[in-house]
Amino acid sequence: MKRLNSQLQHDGAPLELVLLIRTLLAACKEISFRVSQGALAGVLGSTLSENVQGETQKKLDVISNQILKDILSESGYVKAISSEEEESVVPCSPNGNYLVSFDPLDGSSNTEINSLIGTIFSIAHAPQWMEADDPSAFLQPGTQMVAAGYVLYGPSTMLAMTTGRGTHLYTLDKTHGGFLLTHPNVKIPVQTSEFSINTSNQRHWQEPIQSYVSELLAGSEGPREKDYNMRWVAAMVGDVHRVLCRGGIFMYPFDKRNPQMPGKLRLLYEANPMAFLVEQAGGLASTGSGRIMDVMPEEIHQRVPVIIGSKEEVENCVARFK
Ligand SMILES: O=P(O)(O)OC[C@H]1O[C@](O)(COP(=O)(O)O)[C@@H](O)[C@@H]1O
Ligand SMILES: [Mg+2]
Ligand SMILES: [Mg+2]
Repeated sequence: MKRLNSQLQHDGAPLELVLLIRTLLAACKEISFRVSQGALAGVLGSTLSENVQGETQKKLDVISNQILKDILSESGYVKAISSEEEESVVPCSPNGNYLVSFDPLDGSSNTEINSLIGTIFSIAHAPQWMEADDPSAFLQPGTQMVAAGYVLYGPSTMLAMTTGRGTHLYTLDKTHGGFLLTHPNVKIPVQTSEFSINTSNQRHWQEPIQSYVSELLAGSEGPREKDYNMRWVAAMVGDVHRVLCRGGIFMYPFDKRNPQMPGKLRLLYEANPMAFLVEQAGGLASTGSGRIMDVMPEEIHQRVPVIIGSKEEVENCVARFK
């Protein structure tokens, strides 16, 4: 089976980017080990603090963030990082050529139930003009990403990666510590009969999502003339992984409860990397009013509505916003 290095080279990734990705994945392997030790390593449960988004931090949020931050900032490849768990941009090496954004632990409420969690990341070039502590360099649309992916800490530890030449899935071989290419060039089926949305928020959705989901729920007796199934992992990383593996549509739409908050998921380190992976696998990723990767961020923790997955299903949903 092909190793990660040779696939990255095959896809034309420059050497420094390959070295950066390997460094980042060394951090993820360390997180994978801590996660697998669970209660034995004392890593479960909450801390007494909140992050910048006002969410209670889990111990694993803090530990994963620290592992990634330490390894990336010492690597020499990274000029600055932005993280869900850091209020501001973290300056790293003044001569680093890359910017890395990450959600160190996605789905952290799943840690208590030994369910799916993961690390989501995106990588862009650091502009020459930027000072290492300048957040404005992170305010580039997702189309500027040079690589993106996630590491899923599940029954096996898996990596989904793209450098813009297709999306590949790798499995961590824990006997020798390498990521092996197990699912090259994944393609999301254009049609699906599986959807994913937190229906407890239904009363807060806008009309387009209300009408779309009610048609899916009507099943074979409704206008779609087929039955749909529903899945919700409560971790975007797990839901998008399922979409990459067998298709589906995943939505975290705008919620009328807080008009200042355009959705729950964060653009830089959740929506954009997943959009890049899904588009490279033949799917679509939309906010409802446009392509996620075209959104120009105004701040590093910006949120966006997310409608992502099988092409024809995303098109059907998004058509209602016009
Ligand atoms: O089930 P809920 O509460 O609607 O939220 C689930 C969503 O929240 C998130 O867990 C947010 O991620 P974090 O755990 O990184 O804060 C998404 O991954 C997921 O899709
Ligand atoms: Mg998250
Ligand atoms: Mg998180």
